[in-house]
Amino acid sequence: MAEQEKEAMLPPKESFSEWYNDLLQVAEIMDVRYPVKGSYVWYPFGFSIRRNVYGIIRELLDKDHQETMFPLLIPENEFMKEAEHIKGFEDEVYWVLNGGTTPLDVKLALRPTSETAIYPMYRLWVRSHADLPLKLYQIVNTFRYETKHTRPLIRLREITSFKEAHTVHATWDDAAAQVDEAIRLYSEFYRRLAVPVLPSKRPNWDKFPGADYTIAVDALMPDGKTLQVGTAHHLGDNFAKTFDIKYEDAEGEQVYAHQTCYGVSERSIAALISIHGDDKGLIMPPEVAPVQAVIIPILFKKSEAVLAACNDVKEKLEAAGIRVTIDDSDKRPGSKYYKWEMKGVPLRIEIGPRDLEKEAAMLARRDTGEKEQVPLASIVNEVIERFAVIQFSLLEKAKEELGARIFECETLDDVRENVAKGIAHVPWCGEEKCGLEMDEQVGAGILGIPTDQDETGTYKCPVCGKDTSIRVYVARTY
Ligand SMILES: Nc1ncnc2c1ncn2[C@@H]1O[C@H](COS(=O)(=O)NC(=O)[C@@H](N)CS)[C@@H](O)[C@H]1O
Ligand SMILES: [Zn+2]
Repeated sequence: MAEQEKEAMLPPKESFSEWYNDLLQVAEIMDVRYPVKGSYVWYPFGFSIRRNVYGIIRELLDKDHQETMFPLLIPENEFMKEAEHIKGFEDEVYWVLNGGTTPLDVKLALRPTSETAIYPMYRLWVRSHADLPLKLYQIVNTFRYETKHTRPLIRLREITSFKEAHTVHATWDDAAAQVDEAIRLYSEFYRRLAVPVLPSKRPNWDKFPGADYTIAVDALMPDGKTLQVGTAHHLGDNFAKTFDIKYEDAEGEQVYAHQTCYGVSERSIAALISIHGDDKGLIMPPEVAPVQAVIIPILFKKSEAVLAACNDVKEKLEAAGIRVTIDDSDKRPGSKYYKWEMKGVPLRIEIGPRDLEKEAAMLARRDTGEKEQVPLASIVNEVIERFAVIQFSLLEKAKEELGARIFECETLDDVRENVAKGIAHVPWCGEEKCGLEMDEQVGAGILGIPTDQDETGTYKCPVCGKDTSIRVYVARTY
């Protein structure tokens, strides 16, 4: 028996925090040992997940946005222009004060987000209504001196995968329509990751600094806390007035533009890892899996026939555009299964002498563990069909879990009891004092008003008792 491979045991998923931290290391997603707090290193395997995930967001955005890149460094005079924006970021922004041994005459901010880098250029680019709508995005690193507990992929000081879109429109309504389009696009992006999200309008005290309003999409993590995995902001003409972004309308008048911005980060990857994984490790949705299928040769005698069959299957799958590998290492089968299950490979293909006799292969699904023998002759279609089945069942399972952890609540006691498990859906009169009082009393905040809210019912605010037709999501959050 080969010496027992030292296999790092993963804690059970219900010890979610330890499971999550260990999994990032064991599955080689991120190395958290980098000597700057809140900065982490992508392992190549993790980086290939990022490449596949961001390939989807690019595919969706490129339909009617253009990708570009703005400088990282923002001069203090530009950064300090929009009062609310500064107030919201002044505790988080990193400053560069020297170039070599030379003190800089103008301090430079490391972009926490890029409004104040981009909008001075938009002022030069936007001249006429014919230039609108302008829809650009960039995928860059941004820097926020987060004082809350930093966590890889979830709360970073260097956000390595910050996709920020910044759009310019002729009217407030056009910008409002773009915010809705951004949320639709994010919902589709997360559907492709098999991650169900809840869109809701953030309460005023929680909107983006300098915005008229914010709509966010939240995912529910296994520990019952929600993670804000995307936000879209209506900026009104606030930034246009601050940065003098005007266009000449059809009547030759100079008009301030209206803007939006919307962003996602590597939290998208944190959500897909957390929601789909199990005690054995990652479960990757086939569309973003770095390795979609792993072929395990079961080698006894006649091994050259088995290896030849494995290579033939690999070539056929690769020809169909599938990301496939053969594990022909001299490890024993059990430790091969362990390794590739840990990496969340959606399908395992076992081929041994007995399979060859039947000109078949054994397919094992990572998500359900189900095994099925299929003819080698139709292996490509069998594999592709199973990818679609796995993708669908991962999303359905996640939707069920989410639905089962949204609780209809009428009183603060109901909310207090249920936010320990998930999301409370509870009446709110809309007054800030009641919202903040609720947060105080139940240890969980108002996420927002669901965008699909039908404000037809009559309920009682659990704090002040006033009649209201609004119900909001309340949850503990990351
Ligand atoms: N410290 C952080 N680490 C990881 N992701 C973060 C962090 N801070 C924010 N995010 C993610 O980035 C998204 C956009 O950030 S934001 O502040 O809400 N919005 C903006 O910065 C706007 N300029 C739109 S890009 C958030 O919805 C959240 O998913
Ligand atoms: Zn109230």
